[in-house]
Amino acid sequence: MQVLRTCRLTLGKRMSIRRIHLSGGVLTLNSLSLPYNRTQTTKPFGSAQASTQRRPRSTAETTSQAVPSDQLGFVPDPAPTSPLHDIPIASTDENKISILWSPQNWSRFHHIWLRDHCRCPSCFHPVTKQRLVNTFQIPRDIKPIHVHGSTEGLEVVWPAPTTEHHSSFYPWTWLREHSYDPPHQKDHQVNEKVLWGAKIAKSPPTVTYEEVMDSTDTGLYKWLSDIDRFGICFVSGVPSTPKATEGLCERIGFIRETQYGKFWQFTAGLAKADMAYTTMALGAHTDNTYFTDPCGLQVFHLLSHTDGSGGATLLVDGFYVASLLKELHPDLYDVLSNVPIPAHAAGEPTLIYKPSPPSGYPTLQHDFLTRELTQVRWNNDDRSVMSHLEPDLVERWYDAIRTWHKLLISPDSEFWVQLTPGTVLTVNNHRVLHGRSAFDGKRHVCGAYIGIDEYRSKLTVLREKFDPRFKAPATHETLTSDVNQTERYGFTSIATTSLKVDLCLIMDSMSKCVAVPWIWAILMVKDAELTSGD
Ligand SMILES: C[N+](C)(C)CCCC[C@H](N)C(=O)O
Ligand SMILES: O=C(O)CCC(=O)C(=O)O
Repeated sequence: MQVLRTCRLTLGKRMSIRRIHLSGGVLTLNSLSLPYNRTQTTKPFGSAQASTQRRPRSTAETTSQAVPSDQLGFVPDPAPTSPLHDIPIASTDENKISILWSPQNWSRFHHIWLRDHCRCPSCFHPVTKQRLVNTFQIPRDIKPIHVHGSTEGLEVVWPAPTTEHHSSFYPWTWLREHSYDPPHQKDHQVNEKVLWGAKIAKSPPTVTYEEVMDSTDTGLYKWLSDIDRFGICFVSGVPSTPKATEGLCERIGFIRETQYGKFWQFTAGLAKADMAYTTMALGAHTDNTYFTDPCGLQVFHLLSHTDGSGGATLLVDGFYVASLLKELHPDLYDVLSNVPIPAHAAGEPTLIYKPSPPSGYPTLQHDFLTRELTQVRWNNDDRSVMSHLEPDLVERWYDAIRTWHKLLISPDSEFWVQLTPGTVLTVNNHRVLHGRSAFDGKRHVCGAYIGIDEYRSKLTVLREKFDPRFKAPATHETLTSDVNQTERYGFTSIATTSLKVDLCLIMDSMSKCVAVPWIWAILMVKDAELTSGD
């Protein structure tokens, strides 16, 4: 059995370890005598009181000679007043590596998960960012032969039966970001959503065309961040031409072509068989409910409106209204979150659009894991026949949509704005519903759809460029090239004020421990007494 343990114990003065018990290559620390200022130390990390987090079971706890938990474990720095600034402690057991971020903060990663997620250039293509490692050739019970924490991250060396050992390197930031046990708690909300009602009319989010078109991309980032935060954003000062509007759209990404064309212009007259191409009022809705993947952003630019009036634009924050429904009628919120709604676009004789699956999607869609609301899908005009409803659910479903509709048309929810030439409106079609009042005269609007993925991709790239909190993790190369190899493999300095014990033991079965030249174990502990394994 190969066990390797790297851990850092910060021991106070005059502290000594009476016995280090190596059994079958398993290192357990027990009977720690702590004459050092016990009151200052928090309970030994192993004890239940010390940690609210599920503590990883060390090998000792999983082996037959389990050691009483109050004697086992890592004694954290005396009453740490702030998160550990030191290198996190890594320890490995049968099938996981545990990382101690701070006395109450662990992450655990399965060996097979870590090997599969190696980001070295031979496992993860440095240009295409695609996996090269053959996931299915990784032994299910793979175990590391070396685990070492450096200032930048965790180094793991894996056995490779046919070639020399394989070294993987995981930046601490990467491990923290991708912790799944426990799931990573983002210490910064990505761009808090600001839910709004009619009052947003006082100061709707707006950027200028000049800002957005500036090659530094700072204005583009502001525009996309505002869309992410509010679900809408206006761009002022845009030349009132289709060409300028199309150029603006393409600052985000490629335009999504649909049955309405690529960059579209529309007026009344049914050029396309859809009510948008009429003078009729349109209630608050999201577009493309008949698509499996409704467009992400919708861009509108009123180029002109002559010989007539009306045609005001309606905007409603679907996330805001959903929060009201959830608060006031949680049962009806659940109905809208679970009942799929079929939809169609079938005006054109040669087209019949329906989503896949044909039963459609619920009005309110959520992240499968976090249960966070992620999309509102609502267009009662484009809704198909509800032929899949459970009979005893029919009336509750109508109760749900009637209540939803009532909240949508509440004056508190509706933001009405008269678009004018030169001001472009961008709407997140997965969150904000739009509509318009009836109009007469000649009304000429242009715009485009942009896919949600194109929008989110551009936002992510800009966020990593401009927001240090979202800096792309250093790649394997930058870290391996920058990091002093000896520091990676050497020991961190030993503080003079307290005895720091850096235990980095590469253990094979005891019989072979000394046989393998590169296996070494350095204990810098006063009065340490090693007893051979059983
Ligand atoms: C935007 N543009 C005018 C091109 C098309 C409008 C189509 C609207 C359609 N009823 C839907 O809800 O998706
Ligand atoms: O004409 C408008 O202002 C909006 C039309 C509309 O709702 C749409 O195109 O989806």
